[in-house]
Amino acid sequence: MNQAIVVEGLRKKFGSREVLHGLNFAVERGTVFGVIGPNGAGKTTTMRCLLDIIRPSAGSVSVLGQDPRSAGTGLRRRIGYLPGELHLENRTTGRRMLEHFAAISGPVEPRHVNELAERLNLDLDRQTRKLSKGNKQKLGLLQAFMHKPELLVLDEPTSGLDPLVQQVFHAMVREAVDDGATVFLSSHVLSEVQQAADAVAILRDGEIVTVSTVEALRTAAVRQLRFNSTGTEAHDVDALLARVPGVANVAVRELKADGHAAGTVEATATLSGHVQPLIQELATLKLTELVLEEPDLEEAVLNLYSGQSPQLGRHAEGAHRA
Ligand SMILES: Nc1ncnc2c1ncn2[C@@H]1O[C@H](COP(=O)(O)OP(=O)(O)OP(=O)(O)O)[C@@H](O)[C@H]1O
Repeated sequence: MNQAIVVEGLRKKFGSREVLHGLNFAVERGTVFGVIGPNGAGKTTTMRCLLDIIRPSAGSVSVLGQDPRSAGTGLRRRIGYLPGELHLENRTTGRRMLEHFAAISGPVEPRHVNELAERLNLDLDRQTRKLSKGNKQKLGLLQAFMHKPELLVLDEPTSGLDPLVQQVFHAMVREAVDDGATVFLSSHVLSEVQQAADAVAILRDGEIVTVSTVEALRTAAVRQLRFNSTGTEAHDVDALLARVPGVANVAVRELKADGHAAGTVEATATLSGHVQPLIQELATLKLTELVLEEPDLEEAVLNLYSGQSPQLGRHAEGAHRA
């Protein structure tokens, strides 16, 4: 069995309202699989079905080769789960809370808990009610990772974490995968999933729009580009940008305002696809400013929807679509 999760035809209704409309996907063992989608897309609901916190209305779910509905606590111990909203008992310390969780999910090496707390810069002896949002999230991560589970199910794991701690988290994910674990995580931030995941499912309104490799998604994503250069004519910059594959929506103008050197040109454009050809062309200019923004998730998803990216189509077919 080389798949940690297999989901087939998963439907979930709350009352008469169906929020998952027949999801199909599989997660290979030893990989990081990200689910991205806007608020309300169904990410948390999917995770809760995997953990048997809620039951599917139709379809089948297999987790580590077992049906979570009948597998019981034995399966639960093999999973580390970070819920989207962690409910903490207020009148206790982080350490006491982890001891309580360890009694359920154990065995846990105390040394490992201390190491993780140190890496995350988390004081385990503080009352949980006094912890900031970020520190609560660290505690949630610690309880998910501490028993070295085979499968980590992490709902918005970097929410509330500062960039340094996010780096620690990404390192923890890599180490878990190096040890053979599988990671299933959700986010609504594309860049975050790009950093962590091998494959990505895009979920929208309870349906999977696509399952794609991160590389394919990066290629489909559209970035905003803006730069200033000196010593060039506007029409030369225009011609230069026209040579770069994936560049569109070009606007070039000469800046005559105060504070700009004579002959300063400002250009804005969008870029889809690889950045290397653009960088090569820009290297021939004398740049005074350059901004290449993070690719926009919505744009990437819309491209996928409308099939505007033939390159992506090829990649997506190569990805493991269940
Ligand atoms: N217990 C529930 N009862 C009724 N509706 C629910 C329940 N849980 C979730 N929903 C609805 O199901 C839909 C999917 O919610 P879900 O929390 O799975 O989305 P999400 O992708 O995790 O969003 P977010 O990023 O905001 O956490 C939403 O419309 C939500 O209102």
